[in-house]
Amino acid sequence: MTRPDHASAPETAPDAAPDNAPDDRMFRRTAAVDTQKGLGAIARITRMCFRYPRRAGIAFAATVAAVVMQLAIPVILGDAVDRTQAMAGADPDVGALVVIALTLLGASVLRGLFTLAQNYAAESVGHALAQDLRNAIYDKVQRLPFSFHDRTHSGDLITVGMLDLEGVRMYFSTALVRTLLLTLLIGIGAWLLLSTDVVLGLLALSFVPFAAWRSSVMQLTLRRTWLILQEKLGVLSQKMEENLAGIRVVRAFAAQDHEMAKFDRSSKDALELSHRRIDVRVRNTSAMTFAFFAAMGLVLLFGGRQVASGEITVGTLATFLTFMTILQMPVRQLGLMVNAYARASTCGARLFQLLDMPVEIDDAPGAQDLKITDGTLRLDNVGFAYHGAGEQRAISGISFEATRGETIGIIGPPGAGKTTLMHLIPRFYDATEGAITIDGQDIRDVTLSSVRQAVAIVQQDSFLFTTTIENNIAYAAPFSEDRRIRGSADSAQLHDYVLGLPHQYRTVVGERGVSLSGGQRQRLSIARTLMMEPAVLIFDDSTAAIDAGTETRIRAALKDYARDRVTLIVAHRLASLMHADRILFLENGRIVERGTHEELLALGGRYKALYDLQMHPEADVLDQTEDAR
Ligand SMILES: Nc1ncnc2c1ncn2[C@@H]1O[C@H](COP(=O)(O)OP(=O)(O)OP(=O)(O)O)[C@@H](O)[C@H]1O
Repeated sequence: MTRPDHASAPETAPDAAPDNAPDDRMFRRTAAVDTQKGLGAIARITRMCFRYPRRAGIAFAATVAAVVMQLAIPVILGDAVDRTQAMAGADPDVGALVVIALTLLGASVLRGLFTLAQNYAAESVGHALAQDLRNAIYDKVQRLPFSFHDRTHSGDLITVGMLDLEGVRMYFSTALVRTLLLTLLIGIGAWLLLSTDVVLGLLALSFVPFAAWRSSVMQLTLRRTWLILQEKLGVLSQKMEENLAGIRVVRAFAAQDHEMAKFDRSSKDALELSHRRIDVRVRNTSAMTFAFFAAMGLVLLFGGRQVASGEITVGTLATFLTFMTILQMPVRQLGLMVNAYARASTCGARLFQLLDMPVEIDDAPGAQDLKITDGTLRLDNVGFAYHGAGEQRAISGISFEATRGETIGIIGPPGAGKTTLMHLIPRFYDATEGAITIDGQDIRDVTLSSVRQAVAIVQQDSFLFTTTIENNIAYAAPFSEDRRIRGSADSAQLHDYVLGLPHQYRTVVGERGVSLSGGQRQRLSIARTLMMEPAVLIFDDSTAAIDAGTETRIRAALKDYARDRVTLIVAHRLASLMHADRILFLENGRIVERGTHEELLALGGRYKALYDLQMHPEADVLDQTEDAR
């Protein structure tokens, strides 16, 4: 048999589909935001900034004061030059020189202090805004339904909460305050210069439009390429993450060279883009510097002639040159301001898209807590279709009732809809047809938190937090006594194992802690759920990695616990649910057989066929071989 040559078949490489597939991600960074949404976002962020009126007011007032001081400097300097010139050939007026020097010093100290106050107040507004938004995002993500998380990359959500938040945080200081600063500086400065000498004023300001244009183009280009670079780096880190997670598969299939080639391609793309960005920055910065010195040369040329002809004084020329020097840096940074608006509009639009998303699964208006009386669970003609699945239902027409103390087994082929059905009971998703009631109360009419307390689920995927075993078990009841935690672990057949660990219940597990086997994780997951006192307890294929002997011991330990509640067991292994009071056989989202183990065997249908296959697999295979002959 020939081994596939990974490197020579890029079109069939596993990454070909994702690279070529249309990107329908909800929070894509390079996706264009429509103008109306962008402007709406800007208006909304601006309004939010004024939730902190005192700090915003200080920032604006300090900006005005700093500009006044900054503009005073060239005027004072020009005056100083003229006075000094007037002293040429005579005794120096030391007192006047000291006054000039102190005035200059005072103006620059005040400018510094006002700038400090402006920066402090503006940053403080940004950080307060960011904190409010960060909490709002976290709260929203906690409340958004499972269907939202099915459609959204968690990496994208983290990006919204980090990068987009940063774009909005910077808005007040980099966009709003800078707009005021530049408007005053250029506006008042231009008026001062033009009112002194129109031609010289125009020459001094001639570099402003060019520098402002290049600076804006440069910043917007840098921003666009930065977004593309982020996407490319995202692909790169995704490839690296996938490779690290699947390192055993890569090695087992000797696919290192193929993976290296893929990584190298993405890495080269990112490098080329970085070079382009350097190019854009260097070219534009040089062009702006050139424009500034060209304008200065012109001012010196014409101004020098005017000084020689006595039209203006040397001090006036000095005022013009100093003003140009002061203006240079803010004008070159004008692009940053334009960029800040662009960034806030896209980042804000994405952020508000998340914050404004409807929380489909929430408390109905005036909802009361669920009241448990008999602990009866009832499903009435329940159906459900996943978001985007159109008419295709994952489950339909499901009806059954279970009373306190009863155990219901649910079995069926992969993809039959077992997990989907289980996820409807704690309202991870809302049924699209029919109703689910607990003690006669529709679970959509009572508070969500009371439903989640009444329905506990041990999920297929036993996620552990990076903390101690004790904290993982007590997740639902953090202030529980040690005795209760150990009792749950004991029922889940985990206690003896934990006692053998170096720090026993204080041993840290999870990604950065002790690695647990699949079965141990599942047992920890069961122990965690047993800390709750639910009316309905669901095991969703949560003993698949546990050996039959241990599972039997868990079941025996849970006998008393199960007496006070409805227990639903989803499993592929018949031995896990043969003992149930009733068994439902699901196929294509419908219940096709139901009854006790004995009744279903007697029926001679799908359950019986599965039983035969699991109990006597060799006989079945031999039968099939015989049939084939
Ligand atoms: N989050 C989801 N979004 C869209 N479709 C889904 C989602 N989860 C499951 N499905 C689809 O719904 C159907 C039922 O899946 P479900 O996981 O409920 O089956 P199952 O019987 O639990 O399977 P298994 O025994 O393999 O766990 C399948 O066709 C599956 O592809």
